[in-house]
Amino acid sequence: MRYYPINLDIAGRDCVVVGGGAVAERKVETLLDAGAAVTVISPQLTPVLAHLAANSTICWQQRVWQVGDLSACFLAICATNDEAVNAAAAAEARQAGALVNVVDTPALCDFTLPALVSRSDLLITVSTGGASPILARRIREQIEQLYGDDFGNYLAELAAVREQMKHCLATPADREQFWRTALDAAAIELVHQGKVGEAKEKIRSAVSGTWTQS
Ligand SMILES: C[C@@]1(CC(=O)O)c2cc3[nH]c(cc4nc(cc5[nH]c(cc(n2)[C@H]1CCC(=O)O)[C@@](C)(CC(=O)O)[C@@H]5CCC(=O)O)C(CC(=O)O)=C4CCC(=O)O)c(CCC(=O)O)c3CC(=O)O
Ligand SMILES: NC(=O)C1=CN([C@@H]2O[C@H](COP(=O)(O)OP(=O)(O)OC[C@H]3O[C@@H](n4cnc5c(N)ncnc54)[C@H](O)[C@@H]3O)[C@@H](O)[C@H]2O)C=CC1
Repeated sequence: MRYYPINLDIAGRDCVVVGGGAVAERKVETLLDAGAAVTVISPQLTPVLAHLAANSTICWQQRVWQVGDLSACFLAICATNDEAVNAAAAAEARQAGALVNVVDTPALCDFTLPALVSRSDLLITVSTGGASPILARRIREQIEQLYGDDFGNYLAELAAVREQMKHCLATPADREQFWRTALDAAAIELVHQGKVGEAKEKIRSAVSGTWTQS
């Protein structure tokens, strides 16, 4: 395994993207989805980024990167089309202790970005260790077909029931036993078939069975 996967909480953290082209746009959208405070430094922006700047969803510094721009951010993405600028900006950010991604140079990255399938709190990510991003994209497209929005909806129910079971069942071992029995392959198959209501009902009856026993 080339990379160590983690889920980073960047809500409200200062994240800076240098460059405002198509690649920067994709990275900015993911940062915003995760609640980051995003600044883009670039003389030009794509129409989508320009719209985000116009309504203050992102902060835009309309100029080229300058020394000092990345001295205080939590995370930096260097996404210009100029390899030397990306490398210099990355060096500054790393020196300042930020996590760094350089879109044209995997060797300079502290982290790389996976392809994403996001269904509410369900997040499925695909990486190829930088070997073939297009393969990651193709696999993401396949997974999107397999795991639709119903899974996000079902997950919200599971989270609620899980909280309830923390009070209802005394020990971690009891709770583990409950979930291994209640959330079987058949329950997941119901969600695949679009029968979310039935899948939720199955969990609720497992809960009432547990209440009856205790
Ligand atoms: C290392 C990494 C660094 C990083 O960006 O984090 C990186 C690096 C590079 N990408 C390049 C090219 C392309 N990247 C894509 C697409 C995606 N690239 C993404 C991630 C990553 N790309 C990281 C590794 C991920 C992994 O491990 O698999 C995805 C998954 C996530 C995202 O960007 O958010 C997103 C798909 C999202 C989706 O659709 O779900 C496409 C296809 C397309 O755009 O449709 C192409 C063109 C086809 C091709 O070249 O394969 C080039 C060469 C540039 C050149 O030739 O000039 C480099 C530089 C190099 O490899 O040296
Ligand atoms: N990691 C990935 O997912 C991918 C990476 N790439 C690489 O990403 C890079 C960017 O690609 P695109 O967005 O398509 O390029 P682009 O040409 O559309 O955009 C480049 C952006 O950088 C800005 N820029 C240029 N010099 C700058 C400077 N000194 N300071 C601040 N901003 C500056 C430009 O104004 C423009 O907004 C390319 O090097 C490409 O090889 C390409 C495809 C995917």
